[in-house]
Amino acid sequence: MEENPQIPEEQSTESWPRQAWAHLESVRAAAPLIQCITNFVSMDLVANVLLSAGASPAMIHSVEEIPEFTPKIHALYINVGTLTPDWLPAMKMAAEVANQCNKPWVLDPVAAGASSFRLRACLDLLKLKPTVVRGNGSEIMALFKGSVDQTSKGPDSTHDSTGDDVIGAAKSLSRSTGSVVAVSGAVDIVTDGARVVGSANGVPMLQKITATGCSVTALIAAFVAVDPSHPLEATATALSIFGLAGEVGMGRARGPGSLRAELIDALHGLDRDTVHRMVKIGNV
Ligand SMILES: Nc1ncnc2c1ncn2[C@@H]1O[C@H](COP(=O)(O)OP(=O)(O)OP(=O)(O)O)[C@@H](O)[C@H]1O
Ligand SMILES: Cc1ncsc1CCO
Ligand SMILES: [Mg+2]
Repeated sequence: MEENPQIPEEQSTESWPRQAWAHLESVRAAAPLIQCITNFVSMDLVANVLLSAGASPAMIHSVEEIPEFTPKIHALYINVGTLTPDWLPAMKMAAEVANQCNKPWVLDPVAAGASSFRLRACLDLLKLKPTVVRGNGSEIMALFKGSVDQTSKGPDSTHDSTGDDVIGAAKSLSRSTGSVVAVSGAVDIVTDGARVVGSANGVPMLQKITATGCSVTALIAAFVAVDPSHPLEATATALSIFGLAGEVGMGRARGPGSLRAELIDALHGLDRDTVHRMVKIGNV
């Protein structure tokens, strides 16, 4: 992979569309290798979203392979969506190897509040210092509270990402873990504990396609892979580019099934002019 592009701090609030294009171009140019330990439902969409963005996905999750393979990756993605006890050692081992090798890694805490087993696993993974955690409002609230959510709807959210309680929880979780925390929703929120930015791209029908959340977290891993020293910026631009692909795809779709295909096509075809005109990221 080429040297990482160094995007100056002072650009960070002025030119989000330019940063988004720079990150997408870097992913296309560098084709970062993203190791994905993700749920069975999401594997196909995650791999296709990464490929259409220009990254190289590898669904490699056995403890026999991690010590040899993980040192070669550019970023690691861990998603607990269909977690069973036999998967956890591989997730922890991969996160530890990524840390030892200074590779960024990103956590998707699917349905974190659904059960005590899942919550404990997510909290244990958080202790391994993910670069970024991306969940929906309910998942981030469950991690912040550290308690099972009695009203959990599993992988779906019952919380708005822009509520004061959710933004406060995301900031606090970021400060206590050192991870950038992102909350998806109508406006995606990204915080490093001090700054809070929002991405307003996206269409509501993305929620009607399973694993779009899983896929945008994988895209975050690809963007962080090419700009590891700016995880907040890479996370915000990944969320925005994915949402923008949803907007472009929606113009050609007839429902969730065709949107799934159009989203992949739109991400593959996004051009500089569209990104510069349509990326909507700002301070919250
Ligand atoms: N109301 C909305 N309007 C526009 N875009 C939305 C809305 N809600 C979610 N999105 C977008 O849909 C995508 C998936 O986010 P969502 O919050 O549904 O993730 P999730 O619940 O983790 O999904 P999953 O677990 O099924 O993968 C993100 O790109 C997000 O920005
Ligand atoms: C539906 C579903 N159940 C566990 S993981 C998953 C994919 C969306 O998160
Ligand atoms: Mg999810």
